[in-house]
Amino acid sequence: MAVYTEVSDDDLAGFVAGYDVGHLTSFKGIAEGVENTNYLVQTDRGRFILTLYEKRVDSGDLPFFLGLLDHLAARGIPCPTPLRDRSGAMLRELAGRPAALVSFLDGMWVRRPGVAHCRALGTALARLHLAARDYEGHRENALTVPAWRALIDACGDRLEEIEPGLAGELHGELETFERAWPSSLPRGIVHADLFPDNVFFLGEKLVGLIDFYFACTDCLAYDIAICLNAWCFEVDGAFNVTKARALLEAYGRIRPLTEEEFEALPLLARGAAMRFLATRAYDWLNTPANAFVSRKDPMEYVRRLRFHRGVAGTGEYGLDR
Ligand SMILES: Nc1ncnc2c1ncn2[C@@H]1O[C@H](COP(=O)(O)OP(=O)(O)O)[C@@H](O)[C@H]1O
Ligand SMILES: N[C@@H](CCOP(=O)(O)O)C(=O)O
Repeated sequence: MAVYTEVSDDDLAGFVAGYDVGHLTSFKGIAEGVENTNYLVQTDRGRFILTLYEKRVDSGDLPFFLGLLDHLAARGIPCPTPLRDRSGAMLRELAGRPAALVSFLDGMWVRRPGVAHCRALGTALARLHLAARDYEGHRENALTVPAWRALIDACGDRLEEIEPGLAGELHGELETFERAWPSSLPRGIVHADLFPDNVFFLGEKLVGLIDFYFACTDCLAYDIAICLNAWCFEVDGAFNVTKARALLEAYGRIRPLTEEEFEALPLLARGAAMRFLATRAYDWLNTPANAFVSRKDPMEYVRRLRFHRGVAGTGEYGLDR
């Protein structure tokens, strides 16, 4: 669960009174999520989400994130809208933490996404990329190749506890990324963590995108690669080419990929696997067994990385050019 910071009834009522949202009637901590503390806040005028930003979020980045949500919501992207308090501020403080109140989104995340969900995701991702084009904020990706190396180095030989031979394999991978990571692909704002638990559906209709707290400026196709990994592998580890094709075709109808982006997909997907296995491996080795946050399996992403290393060409993602 993820309620790191407890808030008293009085403090919360005082905080909510700073907004024009009606009177607080109830609130409760939300168990899901790993990074921040979230409360569901009910007033006599509706539901809202209160987020208290925890230590892994750099407070200097919060204006970028909240400004991005504000920008995207104004352009029809189904993301949370940050509320402004009576003084016009989106970012405030509560219980000693930076805090924001955002709109509540209906819908549920899908445990086993199907082809139609992947298609809807592709459309939404492309719309998100286009809608963010005129956002003036900029944030470097803090979790790209040098950060992967730092995380893997910090794991050191303990990677062998995850799987014998893993340390050597991952150092070889890092050398590949340091040599060949693409630098000239179209760039823009990427979500960078658009996993199924961050996308809400009502049936097959995509109704919400949340958790923009890794968003940054990077290659747009890297965001697609993250989604291929998170949405198009089955529980048994098999790559589902039908889901990949649906995602890529839907994306391409809104923002056609360049030839260079298309050709770079295997390496981008391999790197995207490296990015998530690096944070997962670090957390796996450094989260106490009795911590109340559940650790995510790094091997799931080691297997995805191996898949992408082995693909013969982009045809294996379901699209031939
Ligand atoms: N705007 C929102 N509308 C509805 N539910 C939300 C919203 N934001 C967050 N949630 C709920 O809170 C949970 C955790 O949010 P998330 O942003 O993923 O947290 P974390 O950044 O800690 O991983 C989500 O799974 C969802 O249940
Ligand atoms: N999606 C990441 C972990 C980040 O979790 P989130 O709840 O903030 O989306 C992973 O699967 O490793």
